[in-house]
Amino acid sequence: MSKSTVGGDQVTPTYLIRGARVVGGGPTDLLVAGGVVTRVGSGLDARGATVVDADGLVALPGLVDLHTHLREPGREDAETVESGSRAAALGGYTAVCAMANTSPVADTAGVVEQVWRLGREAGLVDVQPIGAVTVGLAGERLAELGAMADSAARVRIFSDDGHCVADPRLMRRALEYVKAFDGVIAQHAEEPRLTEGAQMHEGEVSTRLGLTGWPAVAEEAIIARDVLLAEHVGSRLHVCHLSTAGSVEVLRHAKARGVRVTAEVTPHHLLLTDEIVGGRRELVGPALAGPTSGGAGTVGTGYDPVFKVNPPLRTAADAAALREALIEGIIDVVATDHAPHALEDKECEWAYARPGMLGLETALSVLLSVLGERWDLIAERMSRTPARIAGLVEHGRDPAPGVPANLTLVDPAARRTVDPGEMASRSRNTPYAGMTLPGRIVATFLAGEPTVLDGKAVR
Ligand SMILES: NC(=O)N[C@@H](CC(=O)O)C(=O)O
Ligand SMILES: [Zn+2]
Ligand SMILES: [Zn+2]
Repeated sequence: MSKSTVGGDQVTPTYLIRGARVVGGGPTDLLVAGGVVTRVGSGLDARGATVVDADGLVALPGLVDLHTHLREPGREDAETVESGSRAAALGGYTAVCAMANTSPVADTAGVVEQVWRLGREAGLVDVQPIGAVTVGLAGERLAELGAMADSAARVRIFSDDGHCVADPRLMRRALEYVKAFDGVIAQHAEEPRLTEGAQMHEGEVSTRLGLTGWPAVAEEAIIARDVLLAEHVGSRLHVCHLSTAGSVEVLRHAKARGVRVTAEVTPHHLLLTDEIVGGRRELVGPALAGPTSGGAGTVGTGYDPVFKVNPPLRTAADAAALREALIEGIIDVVATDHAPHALEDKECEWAYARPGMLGLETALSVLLSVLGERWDLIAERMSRTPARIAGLVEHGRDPAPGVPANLTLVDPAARRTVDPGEMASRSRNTPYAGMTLPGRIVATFLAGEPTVLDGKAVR
């Protein structure tokens, strides 16, 4: 990150965060200088420091997203590294892992280095590129995994996300290959033969609406296969956007066997269900404070493509199982799968709309509405564990002297009504438009400097 300069000299700004509640403790002051937390304690001397009043706020380690689509290069009309980074900072994130399904695909050292450099230039979050597993995401030949790992971007996570690495032999070779540098394969688990023409979750609602179903077994079959492959070759597997109760059971079994597998769930799969596709804006999370526009339980017109996503929104029973698994630790992390899409790709007939929804600017609020104020759990699932999986050693650490100052300050008492027009993302496809959600990100610090203050992006 660039530092402000005075008279040509590098000056490191000093901040005193006053009265923040740290996870597992009471209100305290945090002194930040030289990019790190230098002191933690009450009544710290503010001399020379810019004071940030954090009375009533909770200080979390900066959030880390293992699954973000930034769309650059190729679809800069939908999102850029910079706009997505700003959305991330506003959502309390200090690091995001950028998925490889760009155009060109991030399947070479050149492209991952480009994304990494753009992230550094934007300077709003640490952007860690994910490399593709196969050339062009075509599922035929392994991409140059070693060259991406050795590049300036130091890629450790590889994924064909958007597509499943369906060929078991390729999947096995990819898992074997990344062992050399402790890499991990992040699988988009979708057996393609079982989801041809699929439009939404296969179940009662799809039958009622007459839409082709995406069965839970298409996800579960791939996860079952992949945990066995990972066990066989002793490699690390990460499962993207887990969405069914059956997947939780497969994962539980694999973890009991000691397989090196981790899994993520998205905020939308925790909160929303397939009923919303039919127009029932029914929220499955604990009752939200305040009415939701559209009103929980009311019936709208349905078929709103903003709710089209891959994997699809599932049943209330699936969402409940996902929430329990997240609390229990069978699911390791929350990842947004922030998937911006341009208006023309979303405001069209359901069948033609692209799947995917925004997530970065609402994730923490959705988690607060799902879990309540369980700050240690939130820090674990949204910061510490994702940082560990991605190998981002400067992130996911609770504030203590000497720790890099990657922090976010949350106002738990605030309520916000989500307005797509106010988002920093270049796209507008949030599924929470008009809903009132708890919590607000007041400030985010990246390497000791604010990227967000008073709830507004600093740059
Ligand atoms: N989640 C989605 O529905 N879409 C993602 C791809 C993906 O995560 O599979 C996208 O890139 O738009
Ligand atoms: Zn995916
Ligand atoms: Zn994705």
